[in-house]
Amino acid sequence: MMAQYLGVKREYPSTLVFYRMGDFYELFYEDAEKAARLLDITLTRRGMSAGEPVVMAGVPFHSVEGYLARLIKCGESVAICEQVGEVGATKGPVERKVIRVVTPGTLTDSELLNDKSEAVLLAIHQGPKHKVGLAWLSVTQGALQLAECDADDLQDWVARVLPSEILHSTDVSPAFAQRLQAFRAVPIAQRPAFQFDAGLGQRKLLEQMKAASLSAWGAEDLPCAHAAAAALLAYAEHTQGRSLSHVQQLLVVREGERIELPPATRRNLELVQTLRGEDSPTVFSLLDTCMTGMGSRMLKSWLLEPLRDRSVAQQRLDAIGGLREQLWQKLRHELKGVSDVERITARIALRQVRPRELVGLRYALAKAEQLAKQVQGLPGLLSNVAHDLQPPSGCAERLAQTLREEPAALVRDGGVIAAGHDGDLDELRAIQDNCDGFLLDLEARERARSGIANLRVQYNKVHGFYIEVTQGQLDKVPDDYRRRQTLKNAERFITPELKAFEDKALSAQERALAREKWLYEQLLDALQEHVPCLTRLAKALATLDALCALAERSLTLSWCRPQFIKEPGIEITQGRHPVVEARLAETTGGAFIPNDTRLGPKQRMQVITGPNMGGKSTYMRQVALICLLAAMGSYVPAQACRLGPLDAIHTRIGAADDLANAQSTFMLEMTEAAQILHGATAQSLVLMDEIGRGTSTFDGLALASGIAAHLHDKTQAFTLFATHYFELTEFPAKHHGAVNVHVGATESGADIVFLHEIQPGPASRSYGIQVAKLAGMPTGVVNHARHALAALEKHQEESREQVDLFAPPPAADAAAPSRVEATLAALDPDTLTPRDALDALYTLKKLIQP
Ligand SMILES: Nc1ncnc2c1ncn2[C@@H]1O[C@H](COP(=O)(O)OP(=O)(O)OP(=O)(O)O)[C@@H](O)[C@H]1O
Repeated sequence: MMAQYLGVKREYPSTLVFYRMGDFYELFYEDAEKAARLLDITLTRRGMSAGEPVVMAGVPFHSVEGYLARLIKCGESVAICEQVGEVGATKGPVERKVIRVVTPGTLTDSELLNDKSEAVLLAIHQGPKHKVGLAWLSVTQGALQLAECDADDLQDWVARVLPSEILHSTDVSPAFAQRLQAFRAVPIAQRPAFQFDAGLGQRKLLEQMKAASLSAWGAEDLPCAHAAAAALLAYAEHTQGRSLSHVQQLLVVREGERIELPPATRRNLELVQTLRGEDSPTVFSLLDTCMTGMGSRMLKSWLLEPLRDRSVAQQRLDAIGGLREQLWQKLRHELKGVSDVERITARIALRQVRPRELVGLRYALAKAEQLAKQVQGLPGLLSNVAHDLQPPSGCAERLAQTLREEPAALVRDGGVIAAGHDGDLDELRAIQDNCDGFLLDLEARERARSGIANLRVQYNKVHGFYIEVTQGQLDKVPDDYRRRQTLKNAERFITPELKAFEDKALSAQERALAREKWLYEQLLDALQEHVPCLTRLAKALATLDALCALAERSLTLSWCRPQFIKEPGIEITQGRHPVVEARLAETTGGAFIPNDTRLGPKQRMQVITGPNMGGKSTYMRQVALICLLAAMGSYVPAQACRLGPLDAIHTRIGAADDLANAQSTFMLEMTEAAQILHGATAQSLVLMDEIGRGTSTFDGLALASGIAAHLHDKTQAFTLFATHYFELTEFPAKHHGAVNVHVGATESGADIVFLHEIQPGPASRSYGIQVAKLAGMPTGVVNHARHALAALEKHQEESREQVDLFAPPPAADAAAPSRVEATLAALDPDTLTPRDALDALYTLKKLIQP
């Protein structure tokens, strides 16, 4: 057996092997030690192999899911090795095979997946000339995506895809390996270089899509992405132990299609995670009132991947507008409790689906049909939804006919197939059911025949059926009784009639189980043809759920419909920060103070000043969130809103040390700011919060003014620039596209009252000391600070020199011409003979040689 185990393990050296032995999955040697550490299970030593005791640890097979979930969370992969042969069919151990490999990026078990997010597998291929090919897939979603990007943009792409597992070739350049280091928090699987082959990838994609050309998807000229897809598909198939017939959607993601939300923006706007890494309160947790996991996942993808082309958002807004009027409540009621058709469909295709999931699917199909009727006749997006909600014909009927109302959890336990579906099965079951009657009858007959009143006919697992006679009655036993077992007070016998019955009953049970398995396989075969239709239906359910959730949110939270305009600009009337508003209502019951925002071609920048805690960050974030919500096709927290086109939302807010990447707070601040200055365009929205505060006052002020000038003059992005540097309030005087605004605050005695209102003009002063007092700073410190502040202000008044912070730097000195340039300048090609020209060329060449 150990030889068999080691043979399996050799094929899965870096994967934990769960080796099935009876009711347990056993792990051996290093695997056992690792699992014992990670799962806190007992390590034992048993027997000897090659002169050493065998170190092992095991988990019971019926609770394997819980253990798998914990291992996957730790980034481990597990190969499940099952008994596949018949017991006793061959000499030695039963034949075993790895039937699938569970890895973080290829999960399909509903118990292991979070219903609000996908497990995504991403393959990265290093191509020539700084190019990178990407291919990613969520096995349960059945959609394959391809992209190619510049190596410098890889980090942004990975942040966007949010993979649960990354594949790359074992053969990458050292510089590329260094880049991949940035993703070390994600489980990584290295695959042999030959699997990353563009030709192979293209063939595999064609096969997968069952097409002769990839042009229908615009996916034909992407060799680097094809190479990544080759490895991706090979790995995904390897883990599932079969081909992925349900993966039939292909999507090419191109730079410039989506509104860019760099990792810093997702983080700072707390879209799906708070700055502390929690799931709530975030924009998504506020938005997501979906009734199904499918809806939640769809909504999340809308939020994180808004498109620049606003027609899709417009369609969603139209649909929400229609649903708000009447239907949303009814539809949500129907959607409640609908099974995860998307995941069930993938599991049908992978033949992993469980009987109860199929019963769930049957109910979901009935619900889908009802929903389709209700949505029928509505225009736009909802008419597509109604169309796709039509269940595949015959599918629900087939499920109802084949499966019991409440089937057993696993097919191997039997009790899955409905009565009346299959004559043979019914017959075999009847034999089992009649068993009790037959035995009672036999017992009565034997008692009468032998005259033994306390004779009993019984059954146990080890000895099968027998007739038990107590010691005192043994002389009455008929001749045809054969002794089976002797006990202290009784003897157990078998008769030819009972033996014949035993053979029939036991084989009937076995045959019924086999028949059920076979019938279940038949059902799975029949369901395969419905997979594409079920995939569409799942998407339609998810879309409807997400739209209804947005309709509900818009009404509950009093949001308005945004309007898209062609001209560049952001006009928001009485905008609010949705998450801060909700939190205020929950905690203090306080009202959120709404604010207006006007940005357009003539006024592209707001320089925002005001006290700490005044609401600057909240205001800036609310503008970004309103733009983002509108772009995803949701209503927005405002009274009215008109938005021009947008290509990106960049943010530079707060600062957290990135110790893991050895970057100081200031370095990180400058790196992020530099990325924004390079990346932003006149159609981007940029939030800059207190840039420069990570260094000395002069350095910081000088840098902040340089950055503001660049954004204003060169980039011309819509910019919200919050700052504590008062000097920057002079910026708008010389830059006509900028205005000063401030958050209002008033003093009441020595205390400060925040108005949270954006008012025109610069703040009159800062209130740092009052805020510190509010924070509970000891009175001595506050008094000291007041005194020091007065002295500093006096000193500054006296020595203030006029410095023009915004004067452009002098042009760099023009460099003197080099010798080559001087010589070249002196040449007149029109007067040169060919011979002179050749000489001149030699002379020039000599000049550049050291
Ligand atoms: N418009 C508003 N209405 C009501 N409360 C608000 C509003 N804006 C902000 N607040 C409250 O004030 C708190 C502080 O806001 P915020 O963090 O935006 O201040 P800030 O000016 O950016 O401060 P700092 O400069 O210290 O970062 C928020 O957590 C919120 O509770």
